[in-house]
Amino acid sequence: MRSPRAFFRPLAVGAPVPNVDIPFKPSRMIHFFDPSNEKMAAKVPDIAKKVDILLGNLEDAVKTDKKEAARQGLVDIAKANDFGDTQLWTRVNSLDSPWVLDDLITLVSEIGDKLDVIMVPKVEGPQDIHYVDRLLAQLEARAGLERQILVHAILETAEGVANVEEIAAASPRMQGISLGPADLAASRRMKTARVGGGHPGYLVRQDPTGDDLTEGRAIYQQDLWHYTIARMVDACAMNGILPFYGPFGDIKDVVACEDQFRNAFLLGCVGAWSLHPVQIDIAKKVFSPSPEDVAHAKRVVEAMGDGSGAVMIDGKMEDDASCKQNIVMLDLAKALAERDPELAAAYDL
Ligand SMILES: CC(C)(COP(=O)(O)OP(=O)(O)OC[C@H]1O[C@@H](n2cnc3c(N)ncnc32)[C@H](O)[C@@H]1OP(=O)(O)O)[C@@H](O)C(=O)NCCC(=O)NCCSC(=O)C[C@](C)(O)C(=O)O
Ligand SMILES: [Mg+2]
Repeated sequence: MRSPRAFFRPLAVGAPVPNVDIPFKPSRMIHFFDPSNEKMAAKVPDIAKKVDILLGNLEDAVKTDKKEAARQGLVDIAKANDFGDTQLWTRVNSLDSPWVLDDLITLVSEIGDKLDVIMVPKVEGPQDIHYVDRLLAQLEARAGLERQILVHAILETAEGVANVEEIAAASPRMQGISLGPADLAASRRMKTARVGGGHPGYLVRQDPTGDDLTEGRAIYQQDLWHYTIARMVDACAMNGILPFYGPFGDIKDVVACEDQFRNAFLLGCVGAWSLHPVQIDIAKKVFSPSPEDVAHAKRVVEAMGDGSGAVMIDGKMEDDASCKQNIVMLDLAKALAERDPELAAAYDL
C-alpha cells in the first residue's frame, strides 16, 4: 500500500499526473467487438455513433490464431477514426497470457492518446492492478502522453470477489469494475453454464397450503448475482469509481436481458456490456432514467429548496435523504441530456 502522500504521484518520470476524481461520462453500454472480425469491424464507425463506449476486445471470444490480428485491427481502427465523445476502450488478454505484454506495449505506444480505459480481465487482487499501473506509467511516459489511461477490472474469480475492496482502492487509475459472470461461475464451481442472467433452479417456493406438496405453490426465481453485484457496487462507491453489470449471453432473450440490466441499474450500476447490436438499445433504455422519474426528481429537489426539512409530495414524505436520492437521478439525467438531444427533450433539460 502506497503512502497517502504518494498515491497521486505518477509512477514513472514523465508520466501523466493521475486524476483525483474519476470523470463520470455517460457509460450506459460498453459495446464489445472483435477487431479481427472484418464484418464486425466494418460496422464500428456506425455503431460508435450509437454507443457510449466502444470496446475492442482482445481476450476471450477472440480465437488464439487471431490474437495478433485483433490487436493490429484495433490499432488500425483507432487510427482511422475519430469517435468524438464516444469513449474507446480495450480489453487486453489476461495477465498470465502470452499476449498481454505486447497488447499493452503496442496499444499504449500506437494509440495511447485515443484510449480512455484498459479493461483487465481476471483481476485477483491489488497486486494485479499495481503491475499494470506501473507498466502503463512507463509506457505513457515513453509515448509522451499527457492524459492518463484509466484501468477497469473484471471481477471473475472467487479470489477477485474476496479482494474487491482492495482492487477498487488499488490505484487512482481505477475507473470501475464489471461483473464477469461466466468465468466467475467456473471459478466458484457454480452449476450454471449460462453467461449471466438467472437460472430456473435457483428459486424460493411458496409454503404448501395443505398436504399436497407439489400443487399450487408459486415459485419465485432468485438472482444468482445479487450478492456479487451488491458487493461490487459498495466497493466501487466507497472508492469513487463506477460499477457495471457485465455480459448477458442469451442474445435472443431480449426481455430477460432487460430485466437483468434493470436489476443492476437499480442496485447502482451505471451500465452493462452489449455483445450484439440488439443489446445496445436495451442498455440505453434501462440505464437512462425514465422521463417520469426525472420529472419527479425535479419536483422534489425544487420543493426541498436548500435540501433540508421535510415536505409532502403526492402523499409521500420527502426529506434531506430522499432529496439526495433525487439529486442522483437528476445528475445522471443532466449528464445524459448533454450527450443525447432526444433525452434532453424528453427530460426538458
Ligand atoms: C454473439 C455473436 C457470436 C453473434 O454473432 P452472429 O454473427 O452469429 O450474430 P448475427 O445476429 O448473425 O449478427 C448480425 C450482424 O451483426 C454483426 N455483429 C454481431 N455482433 C456484433 C458486435 N458485437 N458488434 C458489431 N457487429 C456485430 C454481425 O457481424 C452480423 O453482420 P452482417 O449483418 O454484416 O452479417 C457476436 O455477436 C459476438 O461475437 N459478439 C461479441 C462476443 C464477445 O465479445 N464476447 C466476449 C465478452 S463476454 C465475456 O468475455 C464473458 C466474461 C465477462 O469474460 C465472463 O463472464 O467471464
Ligand atoms: Mg471472462
